[in-house]
Amino acid sequence: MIFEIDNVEIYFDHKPILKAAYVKAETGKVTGLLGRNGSGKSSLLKILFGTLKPKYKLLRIDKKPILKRFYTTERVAMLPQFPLLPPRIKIEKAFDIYNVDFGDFSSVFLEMTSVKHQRARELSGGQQRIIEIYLVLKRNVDIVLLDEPFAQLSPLMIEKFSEIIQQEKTKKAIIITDHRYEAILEISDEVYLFQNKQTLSVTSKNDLIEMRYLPG
Ligand SMILES: Nc1ncnc2c1ncn2[C@@H]1O[C@H](COP(=O)(O)OP(=O)(O)OP(=O)(O)O)[C@@H](O)[C@H]1O
Repeated sequence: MIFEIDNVEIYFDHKPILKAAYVKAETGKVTGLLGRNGSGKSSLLKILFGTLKPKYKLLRIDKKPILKRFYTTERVAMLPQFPLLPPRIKIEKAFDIYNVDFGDFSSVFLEMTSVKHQRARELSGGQQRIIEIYLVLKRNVDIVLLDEPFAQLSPLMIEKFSEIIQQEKTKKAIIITDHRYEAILEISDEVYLFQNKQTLSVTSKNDLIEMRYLPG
């Protein structure tokens, strides 16, 4: 399945943020988004998900336009930058709602076996984020959007999630944005740099230096 979001144009208070941005994602591939703070990465993910209305965009799946808000199709899951779990929800209930198996989770995250009967607010910020990323990644959808999943994670957790991302991409398309550019370059099959309100395809760290995203 090929997902394309094309001609994305959005303004906030008459100020252009994106003009003619384009991103492609594909089943079996991870698409990485890089860009400076405020370059429009989260906005593009929200536009794709359907919770932010741009001036213009065209979303296509296998070349066919999708006109309704994408999240209403239940084919997409998104991890936003803000916390996803309601503070009072019991962790086992969250797994039920997402239709994800807690046993599989605790066999990978052994140190979190005991959280099953706790409420989200009783866990650390990082522990909540681990559960949120896992639930969104494992959800039975065609495409997963991850907005800064690594921000609160220790290096070991980033490594674990990189492996889970590689497993999950065999069944779905994954779009990920994060400021840990080395992790993004490593796990992504395709990378776009958000710059000058556009999206540019990049393949290496050298491209990022040439495009002045990284210091030379
Ligand atoms: N609801 C909003 N109202 C006004 N301006 C907004 C709104 N949402 C985003 N913006 C502006 O749009 C620009 C792009 O924001 P966005 O969150 O998409 O960037 P980003 O690339 O994800 O940044 P970061 O890496 O810092 O998370 C920023 O200048 C931001 O201030």
